[in-house]
Amino acid sequence: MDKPSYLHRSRFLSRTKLLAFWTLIFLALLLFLFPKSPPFPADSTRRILQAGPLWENRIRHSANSHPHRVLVTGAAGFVGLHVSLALKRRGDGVVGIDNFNPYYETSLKRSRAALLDRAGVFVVEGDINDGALLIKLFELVKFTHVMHLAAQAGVRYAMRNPSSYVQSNIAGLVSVLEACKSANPQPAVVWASSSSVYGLNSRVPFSEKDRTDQPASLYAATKKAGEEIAHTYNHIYGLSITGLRFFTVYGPWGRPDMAYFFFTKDILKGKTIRVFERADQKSVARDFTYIDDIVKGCLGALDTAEKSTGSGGRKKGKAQLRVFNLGNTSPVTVSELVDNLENLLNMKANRMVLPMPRNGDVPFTHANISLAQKELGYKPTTDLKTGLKEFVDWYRLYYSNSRKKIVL
Ligand SMILES: O=C(O)[C@H]1O[C@H](OP(=O)(O)OP(=O)(O)OC[C@H]2O[C@@H](n3ccc(=O)[nH]c3=O)[C@H](O)[C@@H]2O)[C@H](O)[C@@H](O)[C@H]1O
Repeated sequence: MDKPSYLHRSRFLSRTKLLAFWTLIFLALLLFLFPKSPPFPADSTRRILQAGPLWENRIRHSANSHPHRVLVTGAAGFVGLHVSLALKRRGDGVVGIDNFNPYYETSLKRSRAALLDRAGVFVVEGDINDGALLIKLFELVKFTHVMHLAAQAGVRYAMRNPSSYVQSNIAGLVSVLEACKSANPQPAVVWASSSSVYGLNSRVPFSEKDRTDQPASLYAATKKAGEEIAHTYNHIYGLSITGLRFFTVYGPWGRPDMAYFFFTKDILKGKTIRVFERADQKSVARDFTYIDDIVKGCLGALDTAEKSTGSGGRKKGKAQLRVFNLGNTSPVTVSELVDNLENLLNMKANRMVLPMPRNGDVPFTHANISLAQKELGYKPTTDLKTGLKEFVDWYRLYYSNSRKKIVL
């Protein structure tokens, strides 16, 4: 027998209600699990909203209206500090940006930023991957140059934290170049590549003409990728780009993850240091380059950089694309480095000689600098002994005053 029609209707209604109820639950769950993402990273939204006119004024004031207005990324880093100070000292407008990441002691980065602050350089705390923040900085200041020094450094750490290299050295570089290509006017870009791109090459000294397709570490591979990315942005958007291949830079305010730095610390503490040797039992060697020489090379690159040809994301003509070695041209073995430190510290090191581990190291580096000499007027003048003395003097002062603020 057929059921009455009102029964059909009420069953239909209760099914509809049930369906509506579960749909609502489902939607609520979706919203809970996948909240709508903001148009740019939440951090940057917060930063820009919190920033306000005082923050904007500090940025404008730091850049000032000098003919050169330079954005220095990684300004609280080792090379970033020295380059920013040198630019400011000679009268350029400088704004820094740094994310103060904890790869090594952040207190050292904070001390560097404090030093910059006293010199009149404002360091924005932010990430180069934060596109909205970069756009904001370019709105506030018409930068003529970007000195891109922010990076994930260190060849051995790449095995422990590979993604940090991709994040900083590839994604970060693209983020910076994106901001530069969209800026109007486009700035000229000078950025830090690395001697490590020569990888396992055996012909020395390393020349810019040599192959760079056999990197020994992920760090080196990301720097090599950076050089290719630079080519692309130069080709498509008319950005003027200069890459600088730094050779094991050392000196005061240096990086605690580098051998000369932690050897000093460990020798003073009486701890054993590991000195790597090659398969042929020779000590590994580096073309150690003093920071003041590197700074001169950076400024030379900036001063000879031609203007970008594009504007607002459009190429208007061919632009300059360069790469230079910035080394010292006189490699020193690691055991000689340790001899020098022993003399300067007046202490014997407890050396443990070990075969070089296969974790990204290369047996030697040696720069041919004739191109930089010719084009940038680059001429390193500091030998390892002299430079290490400057470092050791700074080290003693800094760590004996570690709780106080000191000046260079
Ligand atoms: O030119 C670069 O582009 C790179 O330079 C730097 O790398 P490297 O030249 O490898 O410097 P660094 O680690 O100080 O080792 C120095 C020497 O000590 C040896 N070394 C190292 C550690 C150890 O425990 N024992 C040892 O003998 C080691 O075998 C090596 O021979 C930067 O860190 C890097 O970020 C990048 O900028």
